[in-house]
Amino acid sequence: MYQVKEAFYTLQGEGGQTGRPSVFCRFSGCNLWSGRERDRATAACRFCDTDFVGTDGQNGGRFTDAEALAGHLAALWPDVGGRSRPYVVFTGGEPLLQLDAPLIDALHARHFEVAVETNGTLPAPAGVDWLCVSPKGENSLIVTEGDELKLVYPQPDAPPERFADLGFRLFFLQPMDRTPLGQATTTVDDTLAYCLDNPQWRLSLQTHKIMGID
Ligand SMILES: C[S@@+](CC[C@H](N)C(=O)[O-])C[C@H]1O[C@@H](n2cnc3c(N)ncnc32)[C@H](O)[C@@H]1O
Ligand SMILES: Nc1nc2[nH]cc(C(=O)O)c2c(=O)[nH]1
Ligand code: SF4
Ligand SMILES: [Mg+2]
Repeated sequence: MYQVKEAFYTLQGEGGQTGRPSVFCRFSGCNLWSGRERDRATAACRFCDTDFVGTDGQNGGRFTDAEALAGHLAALWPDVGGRSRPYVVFTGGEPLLQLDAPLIDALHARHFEVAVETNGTLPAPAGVDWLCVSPKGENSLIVTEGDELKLVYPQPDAPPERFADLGFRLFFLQPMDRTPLGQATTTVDDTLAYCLDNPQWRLSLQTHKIMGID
């Protein structure tokens, strides 16, 4: 049984695949926060910008098996020809609580490339085509290699230097959006200054928020 908060077709807003048309599947639940505001201050991840509780969002629901969920997601891809490979991004919540090899296989069978956005604290199933790891504070990383490491910045308990030697192809800093914390939206100044001083790191802006889309 898979529990999905919401699913939608949009552009990938962040990281190395920014601008790519994508089906997003947001799984319910996370291992670092309950998702309840009253627990935020004591959670292992405290700056989350996402509602991942329940299955009541657009195209959300409970799916009994991989075929059912893969078919549901594939139906969100526009039915046109062309050269593009369909692309699905599993996020959450924490997708590695639910994503498994049968679901990846079922999407590959429908010709999808499969991307994942994870906090990196749980093992990843085989077959992921684009793996994005976004470390959270002092929580220990299990996934130490992949396509991109995308660190929300600044996190005093997760400085970029701790991750700079890991096995990722691309390294991004993404300015922390503080509006979920009831604070003024971040300026990107500190983040871009770090990138200019440490050119291994690239800037990732949350472009979907700039555009006002999902
Ligand atoms: C909501 S998380 C879900 C996936 C996974 N649990 C994770 O943390 O990577 C999706 C992406 O949003 C980023 N994110 C969450 N809250 C943010 C915030 N307040 N500002 C900037 N990025 C944020 C995460 O670091 C992650 O890269
Ligand atoms: N457009 C868009 N791009 C995204 N990239 C990562 C997202 C996420 O919440 O995981 C996200 C999201 O929620 N929307
Ligand atoms: S790990 Fe990801 S989904 Fe979980 S609370 Fe943190 S940002 Fe949100
Ligand atoms: Mg998001």
